[in-house]
Amino acid sequence: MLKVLVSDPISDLGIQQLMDADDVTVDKNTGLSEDELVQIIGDYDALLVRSQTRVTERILAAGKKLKVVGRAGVGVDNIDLKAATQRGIIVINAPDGNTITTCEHTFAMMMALARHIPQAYAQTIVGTWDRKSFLGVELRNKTLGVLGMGRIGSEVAKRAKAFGMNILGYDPFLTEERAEKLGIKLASVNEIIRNADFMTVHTPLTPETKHMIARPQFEAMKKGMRIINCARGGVIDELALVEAINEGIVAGAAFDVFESEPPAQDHPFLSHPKIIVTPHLGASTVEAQENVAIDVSEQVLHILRDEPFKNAVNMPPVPSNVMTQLQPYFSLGEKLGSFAAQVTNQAVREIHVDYAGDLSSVDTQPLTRYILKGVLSRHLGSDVNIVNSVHLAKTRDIHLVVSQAPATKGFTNLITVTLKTQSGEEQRVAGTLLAGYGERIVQLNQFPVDVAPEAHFLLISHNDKPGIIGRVGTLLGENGVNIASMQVGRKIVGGEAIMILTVDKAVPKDVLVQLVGLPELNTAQEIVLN
Ligand SMILES: NC(=O)C1=CN([C@@H]2O[C@H](COP(=O)(O)OP(=O)(O)OC[C@H]3O[C@@H](n4cnc5c(N)ncnc54)[C@H](O)[C@@H]3O)[C@@H](O)[C@H]2O)C=CC1
Ligand SMILES: O=C(O)CCC(=O)C(=O)O
Repeated sequence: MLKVLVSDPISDLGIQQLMDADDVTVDKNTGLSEDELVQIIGDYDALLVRSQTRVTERILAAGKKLKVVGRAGVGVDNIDLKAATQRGIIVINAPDGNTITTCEHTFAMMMALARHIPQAYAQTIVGTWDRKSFLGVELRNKTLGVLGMGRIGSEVAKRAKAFGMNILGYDPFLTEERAEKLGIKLASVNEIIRNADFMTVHTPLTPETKHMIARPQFEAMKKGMRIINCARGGVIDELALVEAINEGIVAGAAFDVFESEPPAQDHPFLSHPKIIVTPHLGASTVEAQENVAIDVSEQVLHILRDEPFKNAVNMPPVPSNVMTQLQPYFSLGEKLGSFAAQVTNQAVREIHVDYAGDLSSVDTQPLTRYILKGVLSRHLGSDVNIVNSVHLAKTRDIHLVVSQAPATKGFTNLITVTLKTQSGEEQRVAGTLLAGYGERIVQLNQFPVDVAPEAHFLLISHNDKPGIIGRVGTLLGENGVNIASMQVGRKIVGGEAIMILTVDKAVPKDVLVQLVGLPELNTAQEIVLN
């Protein structure tokens, strides 16, 4: 039974499909400390979190069975991605489900800021009828600067237009063309700082965005600007902002997020009359919490069941049509990698993967990960998977060369894996997916073969002499090893030849020794494909 731990409050409706799955048990255990999580995580195959649980290296290290960490939301800054990648743990998020909700919260904050709603409410409920202190401003005809024009930033811009605002947008990926389509003006950060009446940030927190609005930006800022942050604490320097408000540069600020959450009791934002705050509520609506939980549960189930999945944060994104095209090749690719690694007797220095035919015009990166997994698992075992296979190859200085070509030597698709060692040894194995027949290994070094990749192979190199096939068959029969299929390959009559046998079970070591003792037989090796 697969076990999933939900360690933050996540919508029950959203995780219903996980709870309904016959092969999964779900434990909800929220508010655990790091130590408590370290204690129990070893039992679980998947961990589901929101933003409260900090998924640290210690927790990941203790998660011996952990295959996936699912983040019900966008930001994954509470998860140690590097440690997860090194351990081959897939991290997925739910990037779309809370876009509108967070955009609407940004608007709620902008309007509350423009009209002093929280401050006025606080006075009104204690009996102070003060209609003078809370003079607001309209949004209409004001300039809104949006830093970060991704999912949320773009939705904010759309709605701001409906309020009659002029929008200046900055994003390293925003083109003039897209800005025009969105009906906004592409601007630099400096132009936004100098011209905006309201500014809202919608970037992740990265080394580049950390304190992107700090003292120098406040010094250059248009007087009276109002600032909203519903993205990540730290994009705006909090102390510099308080200074800028006190100096009259900034008219007010609305923050949903903090550099450290929850903020300390004496955090200057909490007592400042011109700063309004919410406790990271951007994504907190019934709809968004259901959406993100459904999205992430669905992907976690796929991952636990070894099915294709999307939204992996520590793997490059792959469009679903590409994934559908590649998926039938994953198992073949891994077997070819594993086969090649088992016939290579020295440390691999280079892995060449050549894709041909149908595979020549598709992004084959995910398939390459399976091939690398196959190659590396010979020595690294279950520590290697498709998340860390590229990383592990790099850390071992193994050079990967991938090529794609339309020609296929007669096959509609062909994958050739060549392993090169430091001493110049080269082992090549090629395979194809035959319509109606499935996976086939079609080349082994210089020998053309045609064999289905089964669990147990015997690979024999011999001289092409009469009688050898019979002698091998007799010896295996006498030792209770049943032959399922046999293929013989040779380049020239009477020359060097290979025999590939599929057998029904593992071949005992002493039988391999006896095989090598047969006349005209050079080597005998067992290959196991899982
Ligand atoms: N308050 C809350 O509860 C929530 C907060 N968020 C946060 O909101 C932020 C935005 O989320 P999405 O729009 O979904 O992400 P997104 O990935 O769609 O957009 C982020 C954009 O920021 C841009 N960007 C990166 N570096 C930049 C820079 N130096 N200057 C300007 N733009 C830069 C990126 O190019 C990207 O287009 C994220 O930090 C996310 O974690 C998201 C959901 C809820
Ligand atoms: O789970 C939450 O409420 C936080 C949402 C968030 O910040 C995100 O999705 O990036």
